[in-house]
Amino acid sequence: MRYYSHLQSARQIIEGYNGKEPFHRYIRTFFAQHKKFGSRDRKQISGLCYAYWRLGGSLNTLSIDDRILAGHFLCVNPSSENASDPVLEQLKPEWNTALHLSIAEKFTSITGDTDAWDKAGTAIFPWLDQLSEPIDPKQFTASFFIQPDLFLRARPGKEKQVADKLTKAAISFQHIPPTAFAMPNSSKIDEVIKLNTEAVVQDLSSQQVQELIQLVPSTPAGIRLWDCCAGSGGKTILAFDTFKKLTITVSDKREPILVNLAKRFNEAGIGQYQSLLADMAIGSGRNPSKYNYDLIIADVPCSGSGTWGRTPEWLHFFDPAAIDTYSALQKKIVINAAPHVADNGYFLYITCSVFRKENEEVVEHIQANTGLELVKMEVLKGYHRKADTMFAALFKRP
Ligand SMILES: C[S@@+](CC[C@H](N)C(=O)[O-])C[C@H]1O[C@@H](n2cnc3c(N)ncnc32)[C@H](O)[C@@H]1O
Repeated sequence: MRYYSHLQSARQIIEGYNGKEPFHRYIRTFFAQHKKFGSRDRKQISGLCYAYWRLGGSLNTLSIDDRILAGHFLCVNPSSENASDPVLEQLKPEWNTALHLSIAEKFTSITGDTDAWDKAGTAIFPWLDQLSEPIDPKQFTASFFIQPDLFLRARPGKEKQVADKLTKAAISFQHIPPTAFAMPNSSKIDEVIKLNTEAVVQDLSSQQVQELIQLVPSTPAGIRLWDCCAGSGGKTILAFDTFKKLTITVSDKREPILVNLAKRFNEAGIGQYQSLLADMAIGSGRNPSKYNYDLIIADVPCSGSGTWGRTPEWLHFFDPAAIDTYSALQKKIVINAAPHVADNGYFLYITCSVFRKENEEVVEHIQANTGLELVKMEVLKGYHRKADTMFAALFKRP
């Protein structure tokens, strides 16, 4: 009975959501307004909703209840063959005995069609033909049925401290040397780790951007860095942890995010930096210096499609016209930022998008219009390791 009522609540929430705000915020408000749900109920109901979003447009001939349960069935990934799931045991016993099957076999048991999984790709993610080339469409689509992990990056010299604290708090984790720690997404780390001081929350692929930053040679005078879409400063902290000597300028279009950045930098031990409000789409704002930076990081606004394993509601609500809008904005930003790269300086372009138009196409635009030369570009695939997928390209001014 309890599980049926969870299913009903999940249906009510899904039907009331219109994609205008992030789903995690919507469901939080819903639970705040409906106090009858305890924390276990909330977790269960929210899990059912997310399982439904993970289907995208697939299995759309089923009723909404059956789609919620099908999404749940596809997401349950038991370690043993005779595992049982309480929700399915009660509401779909025929799927409960098939939990150990592969995703393709599960699609067949749901539909009776042996080709159902092969046909499901574009229903789940309708824009597979627009992916950056190195991305494997099949693996990428399958990854939507797996909740990504939470990742920490230990600050320099804090690896042991972080591992010890996680162990003491009985949080199960995997250390991915040298500095990454993976753990279930629901892990409560705020009271265990001094965030930003001992470790930063940073996706594994985002941490991997450091490999490109390390290609930038340090100079005796120190690297002059400008993070021109700084957000809350994650990439600057990564650069700060990479170079011995750094002069930092950060800018963003939004003032509140720079306030947030200031708090984070304080916790991260970054005391001296210049912070500017600048809309890079209309020029470089108040930042007058030209040819001045040894490294400019442009971690640009984007579709975020490489992170939709965490926000699968986008599979339902994304307007593909946004790809062109983002691509045009990204091209403006890079054209306005690039002239500030010093001779022999570097430019690092980053997105968390999987779309060619936001990735390779912008790289071609930079090559054609800025005089910068491509050093290395990489799709940082996260879909096979419970992480986000990102794109990074490093350029040099010859
Ligand atoms: C992907 S986020 C940056 C994340 C950040 N680098 C980090 O690692 O924490 C992109 C940022 O670009 C900013 N932004 C969006 N449009 C912009 C514009 N026209 N000019 C400058 N910044 C912009 C957004 O406010 C957002 O903070």
